[in-house]
Amino acid sequence: MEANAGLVAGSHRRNELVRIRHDSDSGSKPVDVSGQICKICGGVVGLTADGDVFVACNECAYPVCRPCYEYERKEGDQSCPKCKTRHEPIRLLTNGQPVSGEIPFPCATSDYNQSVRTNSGPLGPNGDKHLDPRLPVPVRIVDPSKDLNSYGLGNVDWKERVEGWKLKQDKNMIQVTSRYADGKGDMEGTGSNGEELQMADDDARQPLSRVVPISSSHMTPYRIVIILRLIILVNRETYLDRLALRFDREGEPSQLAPIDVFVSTVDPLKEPPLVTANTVLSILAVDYPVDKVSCYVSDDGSAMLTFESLSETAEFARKWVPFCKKHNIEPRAPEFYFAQKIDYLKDKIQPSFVKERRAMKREYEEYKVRINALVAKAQKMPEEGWTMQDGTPWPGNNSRDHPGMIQVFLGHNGGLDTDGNELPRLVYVSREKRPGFQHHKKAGAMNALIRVSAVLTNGAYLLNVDCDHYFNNSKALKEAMCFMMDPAYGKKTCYVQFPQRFDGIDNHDRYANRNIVFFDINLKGLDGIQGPVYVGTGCCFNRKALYGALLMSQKSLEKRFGQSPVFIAATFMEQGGIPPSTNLATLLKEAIHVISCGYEDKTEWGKEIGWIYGSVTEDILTGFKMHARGWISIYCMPPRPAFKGSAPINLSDRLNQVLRWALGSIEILLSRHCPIWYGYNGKLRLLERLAYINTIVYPLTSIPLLFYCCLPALCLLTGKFIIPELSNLASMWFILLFVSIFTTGILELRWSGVSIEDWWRNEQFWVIGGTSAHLFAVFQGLLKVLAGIDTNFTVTSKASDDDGDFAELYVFKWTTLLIPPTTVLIFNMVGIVAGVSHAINSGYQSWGPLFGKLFFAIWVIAHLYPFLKGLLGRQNRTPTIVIVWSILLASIFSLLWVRIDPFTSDAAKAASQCGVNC
Ligand SMILES: O=c1ccn([C@@H]2O[C@H](COP(=O)(O)OP(=O)(O)O[C@H]3O[C@H](CO)[C@@H](O)[C@H](O)[C@H]3O)[C@@H](O)[C@H]2O)c(=O)[nH]1
Ligand SMILES: [Mn+2]
Ligand SMILES: [Zn+2]
Ligand SMILES: [Zn+2]
Repeated sequence: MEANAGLVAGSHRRNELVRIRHDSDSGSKPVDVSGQICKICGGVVGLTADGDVFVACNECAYPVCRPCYEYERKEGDQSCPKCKTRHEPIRLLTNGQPVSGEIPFPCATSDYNQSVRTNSGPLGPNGDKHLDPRLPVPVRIVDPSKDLNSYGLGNVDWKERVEGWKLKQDKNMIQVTSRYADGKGDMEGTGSNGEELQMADDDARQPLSRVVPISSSHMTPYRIVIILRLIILVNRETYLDRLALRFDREGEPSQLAPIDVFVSTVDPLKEPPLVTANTVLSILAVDYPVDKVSCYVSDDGSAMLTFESLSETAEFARKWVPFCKKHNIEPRAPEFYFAQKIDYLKDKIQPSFVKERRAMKREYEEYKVRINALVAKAQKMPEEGWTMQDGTPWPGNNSRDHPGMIQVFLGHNGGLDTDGNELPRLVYVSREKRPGFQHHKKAGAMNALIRVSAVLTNGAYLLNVDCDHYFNNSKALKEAMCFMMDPAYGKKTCYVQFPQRFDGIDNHDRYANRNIVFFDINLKGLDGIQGPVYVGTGCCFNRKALYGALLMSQKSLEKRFGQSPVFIAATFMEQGGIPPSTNLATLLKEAIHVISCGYEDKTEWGKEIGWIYGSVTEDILTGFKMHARGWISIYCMPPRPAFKGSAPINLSDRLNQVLRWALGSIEILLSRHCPIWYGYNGKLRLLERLAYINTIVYPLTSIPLLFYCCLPALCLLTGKFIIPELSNLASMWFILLFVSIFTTGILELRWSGVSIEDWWRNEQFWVIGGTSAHLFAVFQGLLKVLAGIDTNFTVTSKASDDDGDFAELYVFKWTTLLIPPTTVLIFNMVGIVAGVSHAINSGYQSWGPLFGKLFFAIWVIAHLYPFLKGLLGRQNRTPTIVIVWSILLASIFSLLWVRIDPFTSDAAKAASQCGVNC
């Protein structure tokens, strides 16, 4: 620094323009402003490199921290949030020294000093501030447009500098894109490393994410319309650059926390190995230090196919991962990456990349051929069961009776990638299964993985995905760490949930598979209370939150966690990780022990800790348990969706999925963990509880819904009306109710950004699910409680082939779930026909009331329309719905024809009319 003194001063020169000295060495009482809170993000305003309080606005000294100030200046509305003075654009000086956050607008007003005084201590005799002897030049506030001497700063040197600065500013208009350019400029120009570090230190105190409020013009009317939904709605924004600056600096060992990623799979026929493989590849290629990521694949089907394809995948990852990282591609699941179209003209693509991409694509095709060969081979099990490549029988031949199996691929001692770099560890786990032992479906599998991973790698955080949910955004782990490693959020956050997004859904999303309303309205809204519910996939957990409270004696530790000293020791590792010297073979032995089927006996697994048992929607239950302990959760929606999965797109599969969810809710409703009566210790927020109650009682609404759907038809058939007589007052109330529901809906759509079509699909599917799956769930749930009949977890099939014409949408499978909605549909159609024919027969005056009744019947049919389409299938692409409507209309017209039959005499007509009506 000394050697370059001149340049150091040069860099200080910039600082002087903004520095407001926080004078602790003055005689009178200093005001401590070091802890000043930023009015934008709520973080500490912090100091400049020289230890002064950072001031963003010279006009009003409104407290804003540097990151917020820079954000506002670069991407925000470029003015002071309080006095609206415009911030100067970001420019570079001629000598390459960037002018960034440290120079706000070079202006000052006379009342400025006053506002400064309150902030930063007393001023000197001339109204000038006390000077800090440690500084090379005194501190002052300068308006270059005014005579400098009028500020009592008769310093020629100063004046020159300002003039010079002005000149340079006019000449140079190079935009600085990031604040790191600033730091580097300093390093090259002045070598002032100390200053740079200090700036980095400042950043270390900044939050890693911020809440982005929704504009009040969108929110206020919404809140007014519906008091119950008075929720503090929020958006969030993460700062990956700050995360990197704090924990992952270039050239230093990364300080990011280790994370274990879990993938669950059970049935390789419904969940094709290629789908799982793509998920695994996207995890192995994730943008995170390789030694801090481990991928665990749980195979609940103990399928050799899954094992062998994972082995192939590990091999392919050695080529795939370096390719992804070198070219920084997205997404890093090859199937989806290669399905993307590249615009070679537009996307400034280098020829070398084009070549490598093509070569990689070929490699992937070859890999796919190998996987498909494995799948073909696995179609029919030989009589003696499967045999592994080394000739020994596959231990998992009986998926209900087999030992625990673990295989470690890649990682520290495994193969390197083709560039010679290490790869994340990949572990195959199939927990032990024996007859007579409850295995608790997915929740059981997840708990086994918690223990295996604690023994082998012990990541401080866990992230779990379904086998079909690949990382669509390679920075997803870092996004999660922006909350988990945040000084403010980290300690109280149990998980960060990402929204579920889907591929391969038909354009109109006929069966509301995207669940947009749930993800973009419900979960987003909950983020403003105590956090979103856990939805089972795409969720990053704080490992500690899964362990419950930790302060207890050794004996009770064993009672809680089971008899594994290695596992118990691991629970004490605050930052995760395992002692470096431990021998893998010993650990593997312990890992086999913790996945044995009797391990959880008389422990708290599934009752108090880990994934909670007792419901096929283990996710809701698990999240609820954490919220009831007072943890908060976070909803993170990065602009590029973090995860993407597949959804069942044919009607029957979709209904079965909804049935499972509804059944899971009923199971919770009738269990000890029911949010209506569980957890009154004051830690679960009231509105959060309300939301949980809503997520578990909804299947019950199917009963009134069914009645409501039948009423219009009933009215039409009997000639009676729902409302006895439409008095003016009654219709007023009715219209008011309708309008208020409608307004809430519209306002909700405004803040959530959900489209009308998505909303309408959701409404339709609510009725379809309500009259089928929800109804069945209520009865099955009661059966479970009363007769002890266990529920099973029917996995949805994940399509692997990309035919693209949505053939899957039209697949028709018979299920009893189809009966009630079909009945309701036919009932209403018959009602319409009967009603119209009745009106035809009863003359002019009966048409008025008829329209009222018809409206309700058509309203029901409109809701069930996608269901009807699903029932009718594709049938050679003829819009079959037209046929149905033609039949309907045909019958109406034929009745009409009968009525005005020109051949019947007037007398006969009168007689028949009388006959109908009397
Ligand atoms: O005994 C079992 C049953 C299922 N699974 C896994 O559970 C996941 C979810 O199954 P899926 O058929 O895809 O169900 P979805 O309805 O699509 O899943 C949603 O709903 C489930 C709760 O019903 C959650 O567990 C899921 O995470 C969530 O994505 C899959 O990875 C399965 O392999 C197991 O590991 N073991
Ligand atoms: Mn799924
Ligand atoms: Zn201001
Ligand atoms: Zn701030």
